Amino acid sequence: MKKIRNFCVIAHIDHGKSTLSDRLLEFTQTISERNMKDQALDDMDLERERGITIKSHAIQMDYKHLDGETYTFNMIDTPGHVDFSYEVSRSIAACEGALLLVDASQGIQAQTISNLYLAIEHDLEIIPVLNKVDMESAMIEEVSDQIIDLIGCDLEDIIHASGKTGIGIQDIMTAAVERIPHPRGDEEAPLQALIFDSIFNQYRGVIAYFKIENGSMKKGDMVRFVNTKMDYEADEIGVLKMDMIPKKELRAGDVGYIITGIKSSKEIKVGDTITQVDRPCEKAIDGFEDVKPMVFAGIFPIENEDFEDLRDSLEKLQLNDASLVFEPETSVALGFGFRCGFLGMLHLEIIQERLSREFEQEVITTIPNVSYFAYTKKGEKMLINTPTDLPDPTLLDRVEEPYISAQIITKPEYIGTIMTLCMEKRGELTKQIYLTTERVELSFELPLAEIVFDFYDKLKSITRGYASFDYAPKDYRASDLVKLDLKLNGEPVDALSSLVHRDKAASFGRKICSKLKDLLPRQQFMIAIQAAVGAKIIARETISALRKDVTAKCYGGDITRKRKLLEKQKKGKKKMRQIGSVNVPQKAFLDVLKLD
Ligand SMILES: Nc1nc2c(ncn2[C@@H]2O[C@H](COP(=O)(O)OP(=O)(O)OP(=O)(O)O)[C@@H](O)[C@H]2O)c(=O)[nH]1
Repeated sequence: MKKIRNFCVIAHIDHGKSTLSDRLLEFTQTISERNMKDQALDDMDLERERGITIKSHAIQMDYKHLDGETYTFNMIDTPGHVDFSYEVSRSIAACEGALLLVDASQGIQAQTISNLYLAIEHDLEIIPVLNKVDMESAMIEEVSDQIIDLIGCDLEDIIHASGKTGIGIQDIMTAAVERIPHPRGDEEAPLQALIFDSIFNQYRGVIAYFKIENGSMKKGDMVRFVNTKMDYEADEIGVLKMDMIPKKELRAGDVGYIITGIKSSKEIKVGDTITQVDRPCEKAIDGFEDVKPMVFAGIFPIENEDFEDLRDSLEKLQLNDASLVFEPETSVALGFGFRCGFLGMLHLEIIQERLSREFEQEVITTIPNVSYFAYTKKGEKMLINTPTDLPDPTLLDRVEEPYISAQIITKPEYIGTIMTLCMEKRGELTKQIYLTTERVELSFELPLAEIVFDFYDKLKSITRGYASFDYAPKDYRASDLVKLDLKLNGEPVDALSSLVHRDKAASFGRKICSKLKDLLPRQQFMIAIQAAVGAKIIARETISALRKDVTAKCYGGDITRKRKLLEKQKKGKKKMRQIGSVNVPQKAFLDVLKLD
């Protein structure tokens, strides 16, 4: 155990975690030069395409230290985006130390601070790393001062590194050995292993990743999952290198995986404790805090008959994404589906993408909203996760909406534009602190509903990227909210209804109608798009009729070409949903919110 070091790599988004992790993997020859590719740990196509880490990735490396001794490092690369911070918090539970990376050209940003706090809460040893020092725009002294101020370390504690040129890799290795404490479990005690992640494998069933706090686990042991109270045989256990490497035994301090032949995702829960059946531990390890979804949206299959398959896919996806929550719901327009909770819009987008890529489930996502509390005149309090649940206005006393406190770190020249944006979003400035002459931290209180959709994108564009943003839930406050309904040819589409502030209903309604006008294909009849509050129509657009003959342009006798075009058209239809008489493309449901 004295030769084990468990640590995670944490940072603000794009500060270079994945690139630096690549260098560490190379240095320890965990991955051969031949197999090396950029962002080696980001194994999802989606991560590589977008250049962001979505999942935490655990990997074991063997490192021969300068003193000749070999150490085992279990390193976890974590995502930087705020929507995936639940991944970070779970990874931290499997570690004794954290490399805190700060981009030398960007300095401390909002998620640097929030991820650092997560690590401090769990008593991890923090190793500050000033990264990307090769860049011309690196501000070594200034950012070092920021780091010293933030974590109260000495200048000598900060390691200078570059994932690009490889500077500092040896220093990081040395610091990991010398500064991060080894795990402190009791190998002789009854087994206690914390499940921090899991994944569904088509051939092998559920694979759970764990860290052993106490005791040991052998292949073939009968193990018990404490919370679900289920017993299984440990068919295979092992460690996580670039592939899974089976082992006969794992001991306290080790990070590894277990395969028990569980096929149903319901039988396993991230945060559960594994123990031995003949010698159970007295109590479970404290699991993780329940995730608090920020945004809710309905997810519906394009074809109603795919409902059960969709449930199965969501359950499997949930194994690998513990921050996804869902329950069945029905919509008049879309039939049976699920109301899902997400940590933010990027999370929602990623789930939709993963359902399509990993499970071949094409789905329709309804207009996302946050959850509200409605109080009736009779004094009842109701949680409203979908606009259709809102009681009739005549029965309503008031509606309360969630507020967040937000931190924005930026350059002083952008204070004005950021203030304007936040006011527009019904926000209130609560604090303004100069961290240095060049960096200012603004604190706002804002309604969550105003920031979930396009706030982050707008903030980035008005500050040319020089602003970082982080938020945490604050409280619920009474607000003048109305239900905005959308109608296609007079037919209300519940999936497109939303709750909005009364002052914004008209402009929001107009924007949605005009956006839908662009997104809906012309059909053989006229389509009226209307937005209404109660019986009052507040916006309207019309799409004129069109007879669309896709084969018109292939005159002549090329029948195969004609057939291909017709098939293509049929496929296009599959991604459409019929609402009343109108075909609505899948994309329209999400894109309707991308209001410029
Ligand atoms: N010059 C320079 N560029 C770097 C260095 N490390 C990373 N980059 C670049 O910075 C960008 C972000 O790097 P990533 O390693 O993907 O960042 P990340 O922190 O893993 O990003 P997320 O996991 O999505 O939060 C990429 O374009 C890298 O090529 C470095 O040391 N020097």
